[in-house]
Amino acid sequence: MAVYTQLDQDDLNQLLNDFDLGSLVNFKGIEGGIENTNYFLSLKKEGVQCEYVLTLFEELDHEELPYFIELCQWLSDRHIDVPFAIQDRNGIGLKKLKNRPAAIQPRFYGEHVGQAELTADHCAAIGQVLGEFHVAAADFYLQRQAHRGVFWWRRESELIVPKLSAEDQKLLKDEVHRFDQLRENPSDIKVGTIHGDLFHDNVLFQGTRVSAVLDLYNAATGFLLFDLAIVANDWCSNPDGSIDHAREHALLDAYNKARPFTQGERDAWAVLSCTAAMRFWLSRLIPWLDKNSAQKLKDPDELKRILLFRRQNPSQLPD
Ligand SMILES: Nc1ncnc2c1ncn2[C@@H]1O[C@H](COP(=O)(O)OP(=O)(O)OP(=O)(O)O)[C@@H](O)[C@H]1O
Ligand SMILES: N[C@@H](CCO)C(=O)O
Repeated sequence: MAVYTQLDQDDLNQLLNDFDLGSLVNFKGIEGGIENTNYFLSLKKEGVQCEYVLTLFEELDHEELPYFIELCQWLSDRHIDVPFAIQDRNGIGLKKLKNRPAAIQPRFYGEHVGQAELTADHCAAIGQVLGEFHVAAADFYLQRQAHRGVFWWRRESELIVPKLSAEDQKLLKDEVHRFDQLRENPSDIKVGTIHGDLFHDNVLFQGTRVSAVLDLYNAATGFLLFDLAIVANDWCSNPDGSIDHAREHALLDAYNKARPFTQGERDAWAVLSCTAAMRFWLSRLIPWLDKNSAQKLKDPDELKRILLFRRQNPSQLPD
């Protein structure tokens, strides 16, 4: 269930009054998301119909949102295909509707590709786009601490301990510790603006071309390589947690061409690919083990299997 806030025609017309986008033809709630309410809007202006997406932010509040609004505009200006808030007649993109922050964005076309259908070509395409994303955002002028970053997992890994087996406790603590050690001596691991949640369900494809990178609301300042590790774990893994070498090689090689790896990054890859698996194992475990959580559940074991595989079979970044 993704439509947390129900909207009617009057709500939408009231919002659209501030814009020069035309008049409402129809609208439809988008199912499938977790964090936000999204609607497709069809508007007609001077006889031409155009499609948009209206997002109502259900978790982020008004104060947190300018970072994301500015980032999406920044990336879009640099030809990265991300949704951005269209400005109203007064130059305001971040609006308010039904007491929630809201934004109207262009609608992108393309298909979600299921995990089982992902090929080396899809992985190469996203590797290139992520490299370009990191380069385009290199001098972005705002910074943000990830809300599910190092301070979050240090805290949450302690809080969840009583609910875990001794073996899982050890695994979790060990990964938290390995990342802390890396952080103490980061060498030349590049820090910049990361997407933070670039799972395959946040990307649209036309054929094997990336047509849009969506859902930037986990973006933050962090190790660029951590972002790539999130992608590698999700896009290049098999159901048993093993990593498909051909897909991972295609991903890493294409990324390296867009933004060449540093030596420090080569040394850090084995640890960071585990850190990324640990981060999502933990964020899935929390609602999974909480009887009262209403959040749609994603299987934590998927990420645990990847983590265990990564620990046994560290991969290397290509030259
Ligand atoms: N600008 C857009 N163009 C086309 N489709 C879009 C656009 N924005 C969102 N969508 C569609 O709506 C879905 C949900 O959007 P989004 O991922 O931003 O929501 P969410 O609630 O944050 O979801 P989740 O947390 O599960 O990733 C997307 O997977 C995509 O199918
Ligand atoms: N992409 C996340 C959920 C949304 O942050 C996951 O698969 O666990």
